[in-house]
Amino acid sequence: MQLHEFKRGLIVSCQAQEDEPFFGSGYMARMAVAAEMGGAIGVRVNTLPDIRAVKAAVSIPVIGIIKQPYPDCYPYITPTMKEVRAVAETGAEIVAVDATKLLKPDGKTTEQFIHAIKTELDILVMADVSTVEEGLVAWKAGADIIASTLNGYTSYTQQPSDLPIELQEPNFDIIQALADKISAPIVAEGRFWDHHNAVKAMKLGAHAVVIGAGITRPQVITLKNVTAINRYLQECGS
Ligand SMILES: CC(=O)N[C@H](C=O)[C@@H](O)[C@H](O)[C@H](O)COP(=O)(O)O
Repeated sequence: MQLHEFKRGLIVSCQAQEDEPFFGSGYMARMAVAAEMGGAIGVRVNTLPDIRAVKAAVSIPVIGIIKQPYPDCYPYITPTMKEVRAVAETGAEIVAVDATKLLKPDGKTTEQFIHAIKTELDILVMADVSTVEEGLVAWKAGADIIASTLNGYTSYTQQPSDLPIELQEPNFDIIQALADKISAPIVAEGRFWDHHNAVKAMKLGAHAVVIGAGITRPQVITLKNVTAINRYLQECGS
């Protein structure tokens, strides 16, 4: 896939961890089929079995990731060449990688990491960043697409809140700043919930928007609704 084929629109993140009720490649493949039926321009998928199952089930582009924790190291989204090569072998059109300023588990900087991918492999690279500065570094290093995925998740971008992070608002400022400074496609990702905040992000310059929990994590959708309803009940003393 060439970068000019990367359409504008909605990307659905189809991910479930082992402790979630919809964990399993079969479930994620069905989520991806539903996303394609609904008109999504791509899906984002974690783990090799899930990426393979989704690739077999849909024809829209797949953004593959491997969440791989390493001891004493923050970067966990496709953080080394080992995971990148494994994603590339599945035929995923795009690989998303950690592009924070933090050193990767093998000691590489983001620049070295992106150079290594673009030198060795013919795959589009989506740089998952948490700040505008990280976006600029990743873009200059050759990343094809810049995504706000990790904003609010690195220690230096976390915001104090009484809500769990998945229920917090997205950060629209970083979308606008990335779009103003970078001419690569910007993907708004992280706590975008529905078409209201997705369209707002696109008006600010996002090329595409990823919605994950808001579509594919029913327990989080339930929690969000329950939280709002319980807050109302508390306010009216019921
Ligand atoms: C921070 C991190 O690890 N984000 C992950 C990245 O792949 C996923 O857990 C998110 O679900 C995804 O980014 C979509 O975001 P949301 O589910 O908020 O729409």
